[in-house]
Amino acid sequence: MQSKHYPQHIDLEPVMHARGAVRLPGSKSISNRTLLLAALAEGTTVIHDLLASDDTLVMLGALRELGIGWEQKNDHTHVVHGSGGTLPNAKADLFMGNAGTAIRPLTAALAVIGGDFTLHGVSRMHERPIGDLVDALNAVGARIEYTGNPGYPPLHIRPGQVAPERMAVRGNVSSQFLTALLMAAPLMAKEHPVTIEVVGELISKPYIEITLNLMGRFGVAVEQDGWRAFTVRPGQRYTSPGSIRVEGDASSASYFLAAGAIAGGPVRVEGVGRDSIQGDVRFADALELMGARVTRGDTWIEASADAPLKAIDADFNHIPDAAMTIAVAALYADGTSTLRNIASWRVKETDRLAAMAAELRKVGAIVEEGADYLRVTPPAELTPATIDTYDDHRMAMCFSLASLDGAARRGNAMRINDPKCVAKTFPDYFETFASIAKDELF
Ligand SMILES: O=C(O)C1=C[C@@H](OP(=O)(O)O)[C@@H](O)[C@H](O)C1
Ligand SMILES: C=C(OP(=O)(O)O)C(=O)O
Repeated sequence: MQSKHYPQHIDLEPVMHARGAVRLPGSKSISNRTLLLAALAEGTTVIHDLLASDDTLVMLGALRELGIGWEQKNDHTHVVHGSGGTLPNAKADLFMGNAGTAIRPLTAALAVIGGDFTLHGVSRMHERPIGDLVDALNAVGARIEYTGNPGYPPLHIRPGQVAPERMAVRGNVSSQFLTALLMAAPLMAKEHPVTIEVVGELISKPYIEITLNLMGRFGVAVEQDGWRAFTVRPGQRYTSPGSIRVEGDASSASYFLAAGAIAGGPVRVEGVGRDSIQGDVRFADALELMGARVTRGDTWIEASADAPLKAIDADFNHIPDAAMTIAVAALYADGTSTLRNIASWRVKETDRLAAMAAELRKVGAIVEEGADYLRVTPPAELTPATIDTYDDHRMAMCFSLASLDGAARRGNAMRINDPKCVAKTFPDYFETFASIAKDELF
């Protein structure tokens, strides 16, 4: 989907130092939620600093197919004309790429609004589970069918009758299923309240907080009974807040903060700060546990270090995306690190547990890959290697950090294959990384 030109591989020369400041691209999670809420709202919403990447192009393209009007005013401003909870087009064929934040919320909204819709994506999207969401919706009157393998996209949605008082969804495979139902809940709660119950464990909880925060900004309050049940009272409609600014992406911030912690710093990210609504800002807490120095302002975070990082043993269920960055930062720690409770890695852009283990071994780490954990023991010196990226933007971005071992490998580049996958969330990643990777000490 990306139009920028990318080479087949990028050779990252080993560097001694990381230093500088980076303005972050917009948050993927906030961008795609904001686009859908703006489309469902009454009124026009001006969105500042929307992420420009494959995942947001997928959502924008789908809204266009559904007849929602939007324009891009300039590089930083989009305007979405909300349709007040209806859809101009009752029939559409929607390409979802590999954007979980598009297909899951759209599936719920379209099943509730009703119409004749097909949703499909790239081949990996057709291996990413959606069965728990489809089951939850079909149990209350939606008509969603699998046109490929049961439990996975592609999907065909037909008009149904969805007005439940209670519904139940499992939360142990992806939190995006609950997010999807929450965002669709005001469309269901026309006459009576709707309560969504979570069955079993709920993973990735901070993403639910992003959902609730944004629903609130669009005028819908959700009553929360811990993490077990969520109720939306009737008579609430999404209304445009007028304008909204998208924070910088806290998951994208993790690569630069880790660079500052690994290779001296300071590296500052601009666009997220201490009051961010994104759970991934807590990545900086993990870096602090590893011994990095972190400072936080209202709209920025900075990381540096004057000693080698310490190994970490922690539960990373709350920050599954940024935890990948910890796995690579562990290459620079003083002992064995253990990342726990990350089973969801297996059903994302690739099987990230297997991919991460394979590529960390290439640079010389000893890696134990558990069903839901990863244990990483770094080598004394990294081996220059050709890193495969599995069409996973985060594999490409994380492994750029393996070029920061300049002292040990002077002259030997780290090769990153197929760098175009970064277009999913950060098309200019490698140019931005180059701006903080310095080949000198001071
Ligand atoms: O809701 C969201 O914006 C997201 C939720 C997380 O997925 P899971 O809930 O599947 O872990 C995360 O990995 C993904 O990148 C974005
Ligand atoms: C898991 C991810 O994406 P998605 O929103 O497609 O689930 C990710 O960006 O790491």
